[in-house]
Amino acid sequence: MTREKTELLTWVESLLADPTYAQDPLREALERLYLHHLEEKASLERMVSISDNFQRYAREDQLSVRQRYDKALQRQEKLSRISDGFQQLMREHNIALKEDSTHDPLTGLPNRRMIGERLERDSKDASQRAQGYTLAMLDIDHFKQINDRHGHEIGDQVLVAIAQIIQQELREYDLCARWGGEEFLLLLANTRLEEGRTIVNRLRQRLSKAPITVGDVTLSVTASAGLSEHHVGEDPLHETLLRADQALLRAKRGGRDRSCTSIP
Ligand SMILES: Nc1nc2c(ncn2[C@@H]2O[C@H](COP(=O)(O)OP(=O)(O)OP(=O)(O)O)[C@@H](O)[C@H]2O)c(=O)[nH]1
Repeated sequence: MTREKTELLTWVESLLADPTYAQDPLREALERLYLHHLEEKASLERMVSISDNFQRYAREDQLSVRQRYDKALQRQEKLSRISDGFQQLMREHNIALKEDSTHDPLTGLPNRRMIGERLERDSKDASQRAQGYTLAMLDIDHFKQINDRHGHEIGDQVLVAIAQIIQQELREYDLCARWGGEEFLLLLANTRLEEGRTIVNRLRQRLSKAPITVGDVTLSVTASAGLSEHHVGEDPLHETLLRADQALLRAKRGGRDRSCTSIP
């Protein structure tokens, strides 16, 4: 309210309070006008207060919408983090499952299943078929004696060391699987029988020369091998492998520590 208005109201109030004007005919009109003014003023103040409240509520409402939005966003981000973590876990779990189902847990080498799948896949692939390959079944000689002398746990570690030596000796496109026990199946890719025999004999020499140390035990092993070259149209897992097995049997019967090739 301006200073002028305040002064006017104070003046009117003092006139109405002054008994000198009690009987004045204008007093009643002045009083009514004054009361009317007070009502108008009160009504205006109520409207201003309602408007202020409304604006405050609107501001608070807007703020809470913003807060709700921020919270929802945070929840969403948290959910996506959990979901990402879960998916990563599933991926790792699947990789581990695949690894378990295709690899030997002791040596980490591919297992029978994996090399079987590879052989089947290669026999369906025209370019792989054209290249040809040789299979070699390698069996450690008198492995039972190692277990008997040093215990099964040392025997396990010797198998791990043998697997490492085989992997070091092979070319990166060859495959070595633990076929079972102390038997390893080698797939020598793009390799004719005689070349395969040279590779396997070099590997056997390395095995017999390199001392394997496990704990306090140092030993070396000899191995026997049977090799067969895959013929076009032949079932690798039955026919080629059977010929390699028969060649291995001849190597064992012939006195061990040698390789034999299959009779075509
Ligand atoms: N430590 C250990 N030994 C195994 C494992 N798998 C098979 N063997 C052992 O390998 C030995 C294989 O024995 P045999 O089949 O008689 O063959 P070998 O003593 O190697 O004799 P030849 O093959 O005839 O030269 C057995 O004593 C098995 O217990 C294994 O995972 N760990």
